[in-house]
Amino acid sequence: MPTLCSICTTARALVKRPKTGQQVCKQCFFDVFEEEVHITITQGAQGGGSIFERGEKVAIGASGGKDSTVLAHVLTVLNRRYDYGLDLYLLSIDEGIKGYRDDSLETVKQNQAEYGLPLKILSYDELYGWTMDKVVDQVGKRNNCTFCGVFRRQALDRGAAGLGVDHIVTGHNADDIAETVLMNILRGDVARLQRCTAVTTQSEDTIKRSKPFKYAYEKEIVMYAYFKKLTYFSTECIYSPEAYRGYARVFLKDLEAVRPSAIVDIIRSGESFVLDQATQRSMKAMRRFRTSPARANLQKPASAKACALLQGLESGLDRAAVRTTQMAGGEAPEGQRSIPMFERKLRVADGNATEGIERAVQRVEIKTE
Ligand SMILES: Nc1ncnc2c1ncn2[C@@H]1O[C@H](COP(=O)(O)OP(=O)(O)OP(=O)(O)O)[C@@H](O)[C@H]1O
Repeated sequence: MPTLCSICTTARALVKRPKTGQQVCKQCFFDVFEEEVHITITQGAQGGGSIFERGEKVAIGASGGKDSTVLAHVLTVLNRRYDYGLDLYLLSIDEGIKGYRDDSLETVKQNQAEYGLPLKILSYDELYGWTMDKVVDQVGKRNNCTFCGVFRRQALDRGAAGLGVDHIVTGHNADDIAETVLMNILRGDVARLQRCTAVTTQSEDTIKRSKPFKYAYEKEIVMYAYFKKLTYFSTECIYSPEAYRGYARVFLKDLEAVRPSAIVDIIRSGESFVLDQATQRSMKAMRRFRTSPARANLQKPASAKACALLQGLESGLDRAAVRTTQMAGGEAPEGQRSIPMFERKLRVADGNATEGIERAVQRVEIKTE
């Protein structure tokens, strides 16, 4: 006697949901997965409303990977089914990584045709004059994610502005968010927990960003893509040595194996984390200090981080300098990772080369959301 779907109780159960352990049929799996994303969208704004406004232009950060491919598919379905009234676009950033991003962008082009969504591709090369291949040649593999992350943030904003878009959505899933919560706790960055678990975030100088897959498990996203036969690119970035996240990921996967609810439980913990009043007061004081006229030059908007890193690259940032900046990380104000010190290390060939870097790293705060 076949096991029946625990939702419709008529069709044969073919899938065990990784998130809940429920045995369900394929159709009910699709329905429940999409419905949960719909709930995140319609209740995810701060205060409880929808993250979208009717008529909004929304760019889907499309990397060609499973998460953003499933996101493009599900948003297209939900936009139609629930008449969100969104104008959807695909926005891809070409980081300039041969043998990786060029291949995944081919997948995005296929998605463009399949979903009938306009696609804009913007490259680091055209924006910054640097590809990640060149950056890695210069700074080595170890720190390259920092450059890539800062550049991508800014590139997505630029691309979105070029499209006249009000809102960017990304495929960050529940596993990504739980990992980030763990990493922030392990670093003592508790001030970040609420922000990193918010569905929607916006700072003064950036376009609104949302994560409709906040509660979608990675395993379910892969299952959804598999059963829907979606086209996606599944290779890991050839330069991604994000060791710290790697440990958090392995730990999370171990926890998930023992107790599947661990992922969502960790997210809930991050959401419920409330700073006590003394900490809030010191954060406020820090904010005032950070925006005082004397500090104004150091408090440039997010785009300045990309500029500062570029300045470093243009000045000939080498591996040794990068290592030094990494080791020099001091106390992080307001829960932010920062690089307040830089031990000067002049290059033999060019006595001025590191000055730009020195200024740059003093100014850069690397948000590790
Ligand atoms: N090159 C890019 N262009 C546009 N959006 C991107 C790009 N890289 C990442 N993103 C966005 O950021 C999200 C998280 O990126 P991350 O690098 O963690 O990849 P991922 O978890 O493997 O996701 P995906 O499976 O979509 O590649 C992606 O789902 C996507 O929405």
